[in-house]
Amino acid sequence: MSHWLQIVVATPAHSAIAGPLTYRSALLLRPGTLVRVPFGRREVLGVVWQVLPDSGGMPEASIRDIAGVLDGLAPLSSTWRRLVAFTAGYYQRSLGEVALAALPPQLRDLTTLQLTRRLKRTVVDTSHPQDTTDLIALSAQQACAIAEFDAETSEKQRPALLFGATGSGKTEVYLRAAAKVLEQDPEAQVLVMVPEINLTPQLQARFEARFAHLGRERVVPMHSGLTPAQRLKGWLAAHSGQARLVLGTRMAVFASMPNLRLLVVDEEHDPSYKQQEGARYSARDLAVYRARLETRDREHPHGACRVLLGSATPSLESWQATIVGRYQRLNMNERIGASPAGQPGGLPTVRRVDMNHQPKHCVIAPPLLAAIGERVARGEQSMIFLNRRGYAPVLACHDCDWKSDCPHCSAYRVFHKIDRTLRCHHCGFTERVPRACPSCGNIDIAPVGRGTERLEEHLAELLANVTRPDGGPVRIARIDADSTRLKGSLESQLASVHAGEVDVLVGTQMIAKGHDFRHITLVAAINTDSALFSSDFRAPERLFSLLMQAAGRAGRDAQRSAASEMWVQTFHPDHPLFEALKRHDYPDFAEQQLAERQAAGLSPFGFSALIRADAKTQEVAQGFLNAAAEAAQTQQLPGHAHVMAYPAVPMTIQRVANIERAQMLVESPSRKALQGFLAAWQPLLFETRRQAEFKSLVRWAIDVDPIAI
Ligand SMILES: Nc1ncnc2c1ncn2[C@@H]1O[C@H](COP(=O)(O)OP(=O)(O)OP(=O)(O)O)[C@@H](O)[C@H]1O
Ligand SMILES: [Zn+2]
Repeated sequence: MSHWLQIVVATPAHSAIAGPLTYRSALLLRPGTLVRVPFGRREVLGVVWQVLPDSGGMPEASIRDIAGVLDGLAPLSSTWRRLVAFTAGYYQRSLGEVALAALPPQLRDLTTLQLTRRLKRTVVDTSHPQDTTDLIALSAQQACAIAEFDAETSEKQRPALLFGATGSGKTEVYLRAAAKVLEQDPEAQVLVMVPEINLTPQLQARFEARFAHLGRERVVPMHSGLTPAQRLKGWLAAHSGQARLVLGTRMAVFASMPNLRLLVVDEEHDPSYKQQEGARYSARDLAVYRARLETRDREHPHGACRVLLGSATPSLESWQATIVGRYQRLNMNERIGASPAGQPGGLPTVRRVDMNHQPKHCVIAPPLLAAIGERVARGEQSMIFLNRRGYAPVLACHDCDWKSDCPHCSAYRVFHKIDRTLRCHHCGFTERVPRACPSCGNIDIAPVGRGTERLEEHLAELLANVTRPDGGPVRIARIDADSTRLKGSLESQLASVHAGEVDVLVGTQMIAKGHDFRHITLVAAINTDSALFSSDFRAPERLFSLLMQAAGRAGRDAQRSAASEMWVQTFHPDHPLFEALKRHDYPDFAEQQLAERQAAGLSPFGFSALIRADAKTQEVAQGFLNAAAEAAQTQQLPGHAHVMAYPAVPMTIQRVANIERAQMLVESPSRKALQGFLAAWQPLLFETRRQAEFKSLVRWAIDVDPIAI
């Protein structure tokens, strides 16, 4: 007997095939079963989506048979399928693309036999009861946060936002919440997400140590830094229920976990939770959605699943949700060990340096330099933060005004002194630095501005006369994307900071977030003003959180927190953003920002999407967007009365690798109206794309809830 199945396979992003395909099978398979099916001339991995009552009117002879079943694997749950279907619908991508991208790549390549062999390698359970004596005693605020989180369990199951100052011990709260769930039910699973796992090797070690008693390989990592084999192994462990805790980056939100009971999203405000290509999903938003699906799943009932978001500087979306009561807010405003005598909450004193009153062209103001010198002499560490890598952002000729632009992008190439190259940070185009100005021959071409590489060099000169307590010279180190290119180099550089082998650490945002540095007592941000006047309405939010996070690296050891400082160099010391920073007053900052956004109808009070188009010329890129918008207007798409589509404009970096880029902003006060409009608009965008005049269009994509405009 034949059964007719709808099966989802990976389809090229913009092909005509968007939905599942129909196949025949001799066996009746359950939805969620992984299969191999013929697709064109290849055989590919597919997921059974639905069982059909009949061949649906298609000539039966035209329907192909499935090639095989991955029968060692349990079917993917209905919650998982619903999450994937929601993601595809909400972010306007095809089901096949989202479903298959959510599975480990190696699963696509393995034969059924290879897979069976993998599955046979079982893990020996070496669990023994946990020795609770070595657990640290919770602070009063931690205990209170946990009690409130638990108290919610009985009622509405709202998502919770742990609003905890830097160093207030949020990780311990996550650990306790996870431990409780895992103890109460021997099958329960927990998913913990972090923005960039490579930045926090510390965290993985802490989770592994805490749950070692559950047995070997019960805590598994899930992120793009793993080998394909490691990824498959972790995925299988989660899917089979063997892994009790998955610690991963945004991709882990799609982990198949049949008994998921708790999702934790650490640093929930972090932009890296938003995927920037393919389906541009927000893993934080999907985590909240998934918890709701898991709780309500009738096919796989396993009790409530909660979500715990955490941050010292929550996204304004999550913060607003706590104000209106959609989310539960848990407060921890004090650092571990904060003494009432010190700064409020044990946080560092913020010092603003008015650069209008400093010597002209000085990079580090004299009082800041003196303060760093004193710290070095006392054997303490300082950290200087500059969000720009390389030696100088541009090389210029002062005679003829030549600048090191990238021939392929509308951007300057950055000067890297270490290998004497000019590198484009957008397209990667790299050349040796010319001996003389390529335009007029002047040999006096000079770097303009400053990146971390130059700052490091400059600091060595400025601090040449400072000595450490042992009489030795100051030790300066730099951590950024350039210094950590080699595998393992970030880990070893961080280890040397932790070991106290560095006196002054220079770096980009890589060092500002998440690290539990114990010996840093001074943090300085030397050049942040440009973000104050950005055209992107989220720039102040990003700057504020980055500075709060950076400040959070100073004085984490309670013994030294009283004398810890955060310095900010600025030409606008009275800006309200810095006033709020000085008081470590996130709620006040959020209030200012939310008031502005409400007045302007911006997120979280309004909803938006960007349609991006790339082409050989701006004319075609913009023309395509405008034509598609016109078609939408003419056809009066659902929701159009509540949707505003602005004219197409060039993107801020207009040209990258010789491709012109344009975008169109679409806004609506109603999420539902925007969703309805976008769904109806998609076919029109495909249709417009096929018109002869837009033949040279390279690609287009929709970004729903964009995080940068
Ligand atoms: N109850 C406690 N008693 C003693 N030390 C604690 C306690 N809870 C946490 N700590 C320690 O306090 C330090 C800060 O904790 P943690 O790294 O979790 O802070 P955080 O809130 O995540 O901060 P950030 O937002 O800056 O990452 C860690 O070294 C942690 O081991
Ligand atoms: Zn370039």
